[in-house]
Amino acid sequence: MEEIVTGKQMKELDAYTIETMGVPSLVLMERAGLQVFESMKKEGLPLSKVLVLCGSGNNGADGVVIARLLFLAGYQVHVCILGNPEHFTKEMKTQIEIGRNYGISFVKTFCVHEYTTIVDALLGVGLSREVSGLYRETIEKLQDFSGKIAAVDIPSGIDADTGAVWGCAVRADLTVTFAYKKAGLCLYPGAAYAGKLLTADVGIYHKDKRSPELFACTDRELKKLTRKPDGNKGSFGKVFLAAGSREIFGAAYLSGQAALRSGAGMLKLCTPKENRGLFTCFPEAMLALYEDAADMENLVRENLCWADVAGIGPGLGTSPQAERLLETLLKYADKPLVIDADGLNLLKGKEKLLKSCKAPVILTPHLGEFARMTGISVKEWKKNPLTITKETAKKLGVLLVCKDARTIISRGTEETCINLCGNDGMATAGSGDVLTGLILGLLAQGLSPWEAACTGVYLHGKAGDLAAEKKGRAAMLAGDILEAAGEILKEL
Ligand SMILES: NC(=O)C1=CN([C@@H]2O[C@H](COP(=O)(O)OP(=O)(O)OC[C@H]3O[C@@H](n4cnc5c(N)ncnc54)[C@H](OP(=O)(O)O)[C@@H]3O)[C@@H](O)[C@H]2O)[C@@H](O)CC1
Ligand SMILES: [K+]
Repeated sequence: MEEIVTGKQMKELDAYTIETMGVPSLVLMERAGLQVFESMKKEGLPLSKVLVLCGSGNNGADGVVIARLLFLAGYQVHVCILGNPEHFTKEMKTQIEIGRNYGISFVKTFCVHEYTTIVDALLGVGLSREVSGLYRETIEKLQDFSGKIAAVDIPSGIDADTGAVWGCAVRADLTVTFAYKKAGLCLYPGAAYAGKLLTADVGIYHKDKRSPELFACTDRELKKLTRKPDGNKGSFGKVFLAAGSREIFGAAYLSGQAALRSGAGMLKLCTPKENRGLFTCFPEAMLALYEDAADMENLVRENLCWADVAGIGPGLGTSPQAERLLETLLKYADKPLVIDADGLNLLKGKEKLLKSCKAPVILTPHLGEFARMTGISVKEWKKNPLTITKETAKKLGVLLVCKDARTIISRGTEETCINLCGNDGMATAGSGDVLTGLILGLLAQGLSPWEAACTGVYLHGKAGDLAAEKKGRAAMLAGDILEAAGEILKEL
């Protein structure tokens, strides 16, 4: 996993490295500047004439280091420092003095069109208020700039914790962030303002590494998924999935396929009897068919005895039978239960039943479903996704997967997972059904609900990226994500 930090946590880590470990602040800064300089070259930014815009804090001081390194490498570079000299940090004063000794050009005014690349070192994690005055004017001038912009640590104007824009912000082509990704670079709109995001090691260190509060999954989590050579279809887990309705068949198909593709041993689909004929194209699935007057209690209890994990929702509809299925599952489930789609729509008003469920419950709403379920609007969620997801998970006593461009996963504890892969091509019918199936498949193979949710979302995102590579973001279908998930697992 990859740790993600807030601005405050980053400042604490900086301070620990400097004060407790004894690494001079200027050493960290030199490494930071060098990393940006090297990344700008490696990423092919046009460096024939560079303007470095610096603020009064240490982000600005990093900028002066970058200007010196560019100058020493023979590039034409100008430095423009904004901000009150009385507020310059001591590192900033030192860097200006060093820069002057080297003979770097400091300019007071500039015309953006003269430059091929601009380095944004105005504001870093120390941004503390709405951007106004000269900072704002300068950032607004960059809107007409046709060259490339490299942001130091974080695009100026972006809140390091929430990704919100403080009045205005720099739109970068490249952001080189130090030591850890900042939460504001992972959440939108900050993620969009960052452009290509690189994380650079500058030597930040903490002796007593605690488990991260916010993290993203990486391939390392996927590589932990192993098959036992002596396993059998029973030991790889049995999935019971209530999905599909008279009108909808595809969702059950996609979700069920995904459960098997992610490695579950057996799948039983619980669906209306009328669908029997449709499932002839899915011979791997067993069927538990029900009719209008079915004895849901017996059906559910019998299958819960058989299964290792249960899911409900994809294409389920909101008929009285569907509602009874959900209620009965909540009443009797003693194994992990994943609720998605119509299952979530039917949850409204059943909070008590949900709370009394003996099984660990995973809810996978997209933001529309989340809003219907909780009464919290999409707009409100987007303002504070980490806290709202955590608080809702805690309140409902569930593990919550809030699906969005950056899916957030929380079980109400201090620990939150944010997913950094995937793309807008995944906003396509059936994509969520595939995710439900993947999580079910991983649960069936023995992953804990937390591991299955975080890893499942990551696998889904990776599969989406592979599908986009093959088919294009507009043309890709949920079925392509499903296929790609299998390929990703094969490669690993
Ligand atoms: N040694 C280290 O610790 C390392 C730190 N590193 C680097 O330091 C950065 C953090 O530096 P930092 O803490 O000095 O904060 P920074 O982001 O420069 O901003 C503070 C300044 O901005 C000002 N200001 C704030 N809001 C404003 C606004 N809206 N509009 C206008 N001004 C505003 C505020 O002014 P004041 O409030 O004093 O008027 C203050 O002067 C970090 O992102 C990384 O790049 C790396 O080199 C690695 C080693
Ligand atoms: K910056």
